Amino acid sequence: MATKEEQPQALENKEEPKEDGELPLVVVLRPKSFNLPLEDRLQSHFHLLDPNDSPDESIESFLSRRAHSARALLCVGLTPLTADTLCLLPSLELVVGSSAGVEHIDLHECRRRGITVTGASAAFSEDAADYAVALLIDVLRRISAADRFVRGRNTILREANSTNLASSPSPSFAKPRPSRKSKSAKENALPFDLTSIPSKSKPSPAMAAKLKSPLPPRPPPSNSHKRKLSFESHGLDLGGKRVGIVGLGNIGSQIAKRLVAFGCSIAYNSRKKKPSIPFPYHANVWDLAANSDVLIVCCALTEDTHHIINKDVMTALGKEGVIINVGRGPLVDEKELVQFLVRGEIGGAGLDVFENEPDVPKELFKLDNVVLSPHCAVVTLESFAALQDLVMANLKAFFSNKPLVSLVQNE
Ligand SMILES: O=CC(=O)O
Repeated sequence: MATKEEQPQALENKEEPKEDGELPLVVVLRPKSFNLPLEDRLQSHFHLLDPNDSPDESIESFLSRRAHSARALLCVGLTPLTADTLCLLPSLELVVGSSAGVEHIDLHECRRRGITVTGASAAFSEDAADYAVALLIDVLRRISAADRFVRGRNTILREANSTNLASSPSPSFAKPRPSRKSKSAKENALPFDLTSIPSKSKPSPAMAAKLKSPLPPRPPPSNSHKRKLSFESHGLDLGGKRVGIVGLGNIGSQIAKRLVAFGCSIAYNSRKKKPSIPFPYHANVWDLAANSDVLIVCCALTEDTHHIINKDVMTALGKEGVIINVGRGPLVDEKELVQFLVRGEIGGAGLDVFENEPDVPKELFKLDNVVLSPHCAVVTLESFAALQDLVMANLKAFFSNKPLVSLVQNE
């Protein structure tokens, strides 16, 4: 997700790394289950203080005992960094975040204590933008629904073949089967004459005649069977769509760049109008929605942006409108969104994030105009390599008085 814009900024009066081999202290806060992929790189430049290395001690006791003089902290993933934890770190000057969103870091307390924060949206923005566009195309063109259809149809056909349901209507891709109607009575006759089977109880002449007659036509397939074998792919194209981007930070700007190339027109909403940006600016999201076919949500989650996409915004977006969320779940009023989708009052949604992850409202599972994804818009090998470089670059810059690489604006 886009954070408040990140720009390099010089930090004054920081000390050089120690000449005597004593490495600068860096506190690491990470979930227990999360191994640090760049641990070796970090360890060759910094002395890491990781409470997980003292599993029998509480984090509070570890930090008070060991981290009093630490000036930098690496906050891994979405580990909460609270005012209480910051209290235990009186020398802290820098928090290096490893995620694009920084709502888990108490920014207000950092500001109050004069602690600088860096984020990772610079490392993730291109992949997150690709994913937002992919979700949008998927919703418009129903790619996931088409995939489900093909898999489902193949299952039906396999079952049909194995139970010899040869009279099912042949879907266009399947090898045409000879129609039973076109066969002559002779061809359809049983392959042997039951009347010739020696039997103690020979069938009656009437029964024998019945057994020799052509097979009765099969009943027509039920509607549900038919529905599973035909795909209503009335997709919408992307070119020419009016896309409103909510949050034009690193990720939003990359989304705009991609969608311009697809022939979309772009407008945006953010806290402030950006003088260097040529796209129309809407100071409130309702206006943006009323003038858009698609809303892409990728702003930072703050008190101000919680449920920024509410009932009124969805109504303004309208029946054909599409919402894509690659930011954070609580940016969208999810209960309302579900109602709008179920009642067909909005055109579709592509959601990588949810209000109560990993829970997803079950009403969405049956909607083909909704694409669901498990919060993985930024997850690529390339973006994780870029993240490692960014973390190292910020820490090295800090300890050698150089400008930070991805500063979070914290006003
Ligand atoms: O959601 C992912 C991130 O904030 O990095």
